[in-house]
Amino acid sequence: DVRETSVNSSQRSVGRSAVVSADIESALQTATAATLPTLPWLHKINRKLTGGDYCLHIANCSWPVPSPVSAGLLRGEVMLQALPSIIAAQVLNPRPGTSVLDMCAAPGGKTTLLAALLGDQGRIVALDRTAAKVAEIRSLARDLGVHCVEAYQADAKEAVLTMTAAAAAAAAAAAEQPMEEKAAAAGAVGRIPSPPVSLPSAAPPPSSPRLSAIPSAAPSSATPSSAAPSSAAPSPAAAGALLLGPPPYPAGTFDYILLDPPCTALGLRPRLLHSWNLPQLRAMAAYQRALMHTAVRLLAPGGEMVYCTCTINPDENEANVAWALDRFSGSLQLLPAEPLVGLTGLTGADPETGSRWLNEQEAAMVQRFDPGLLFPGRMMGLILPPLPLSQPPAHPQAKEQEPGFRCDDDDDDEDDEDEEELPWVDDVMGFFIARLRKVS
Ligand SMILES: C[S@@+](CC[C@H](N)C(=O)[O-])C[C@H]1O[C@@H](n2cnc3c(N)ncnc32)[C@H](O)[C@@H]1O
Repeated sequence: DVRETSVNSSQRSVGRSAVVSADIESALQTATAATLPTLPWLHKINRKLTGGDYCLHIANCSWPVPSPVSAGLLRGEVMLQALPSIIAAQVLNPRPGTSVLDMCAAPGGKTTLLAALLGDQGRIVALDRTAAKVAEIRSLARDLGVHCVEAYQADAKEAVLTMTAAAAAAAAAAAEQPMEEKAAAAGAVGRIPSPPVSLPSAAPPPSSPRLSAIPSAAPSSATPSSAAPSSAAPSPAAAGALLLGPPPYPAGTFDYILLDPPCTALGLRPRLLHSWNLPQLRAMAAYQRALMHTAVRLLAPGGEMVYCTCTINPDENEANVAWALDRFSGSLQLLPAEPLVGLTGLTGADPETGSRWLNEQEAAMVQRFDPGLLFPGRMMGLILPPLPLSQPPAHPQAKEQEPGFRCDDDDDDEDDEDEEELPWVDDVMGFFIARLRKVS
C-alpha cells in the first residue's frame, strides 16, 4: 500500500503534528495517477490524514499540486486543499515583505498558503467573526510553523478605522500601551520577539497607517501576479518583529486583501439538497457587498484584492464583481485572475432584477469552476506538474474553449478515448475567482 508505506517511512514530528515529507509527494503522484478516478479513495485519505495527525497537500480529487511545497516555506510538506482554493491564493500572489489582510479567514487554509507564498516574510492579518474558528487559524499556523500570521476575532465589515474608532484609538495611545502588548492580549499568532524589539513609546496616531514600519511594496502597475518577488531586504516587521494588532485599521492599510466571504456554497459537493431560497441567495450577495465595500477601503492605492466564493450563484459572483466595478468606478480595475485555469465568467444580466453580470472582456478575466462541467484547464500545462505515468493527451483546444461541455454525454464523440484518460477534469468544486486593483 503506497500510502501506508510512504506515510510510515517519511513522517517526522513537528510540534504536535506529524508532517509528511516530500517522499510522499512522488508516491502520491504515482498512486494518484494510477488510481483515478478515485473520489472515494481520496475521501478516505482525507479522513485518515486530516482527521488525525497528518497534513497532506494534494489537489481536489485529482493530482498533487506543488503548492505550498513549491513556495519554499513548507518545503517537503504537503497539506490537503482543493485546487480552486490553491489557485485563489496564487492569483493574489502577495510579494514577500508586504501586508496582507485575509478578511474571512477560518479555518486558515488560504491564509497559510498565502503565508507560504510570502515566504513568511511580511504580515498577514487573518480575521474571522467566530472565536472558535480563529483558534483553528492559530492552531493551523502554529502546526505549519508559520510566523507571519496574526489572527483576530472580528467582524471584517467593521475593520476600517472610523472617526469613532479613531477617538478610542487616540485614548489607547494616550495610555501608551505598546502595540505588541495589545496584539499579545488579543492572542495574535505571530511571534513576539524576546527580548521585545523596541517600539515607539506610544501607538501611532490613528490617522497614520499602522503599517508604517513595513516598507510599501504594493504591487506594481504591470502584472504583479507574475512579477518577481521584491528583492528588498525584509523589514523588521516582515521578519516578525512587529504585529499589526487587532482591527480597526486606517483606510488604505493593506497591500493585498483576500476576500473569501461566507457564501451559499452551492459549489460544494456532494450535496443533492439545498435549503436556500431566492431571498436568502440575494441576502447573501448583499452581505458580501458590505464586506467588499470594507475591502476596497482597506486596500492601499495600487494594492490588489482577490474576491472568491465556492458557489456557482451569479448573484454572489459576477453580479457582485460588476457591482464593485460600477460602485467604485474609476478607482477599481478588474485584472486577469492569472493563472487562468477555470472557465470564463457569465455574461449578461440577472433575468429577474436586470442587474448586470459581466461583459465579454470582464468575463474573460475572471475564472469560474463549475462542478459537472468540463474543467478545461485554460493553462493546464502551466499549473499542473507533469504526470509521472502514461501522459494523458492534452485536451483538444476546441473543447478547452467550450465552457458548457459536459463530460458524461456525447457517447459517439470521437474524443471519448481522451476523456477517459482525463478523469480529473470533472472533479472540481464550484468556485469563482476575481482579481481587482485599487487604482486610486
Ligand atoms: C468561506 S469561509 C472562509 C474559508 C477560508 N478563507 C479558508 O480558505 O480556509 C467564510 C468565513 O467567513 C467567516 N465570516 C462570516 N462573516 C464574517 C464577518 N463579517 N467577518 C469576518 N468573518 C466572517 C465565517 O465564520 C467563515 O469562517
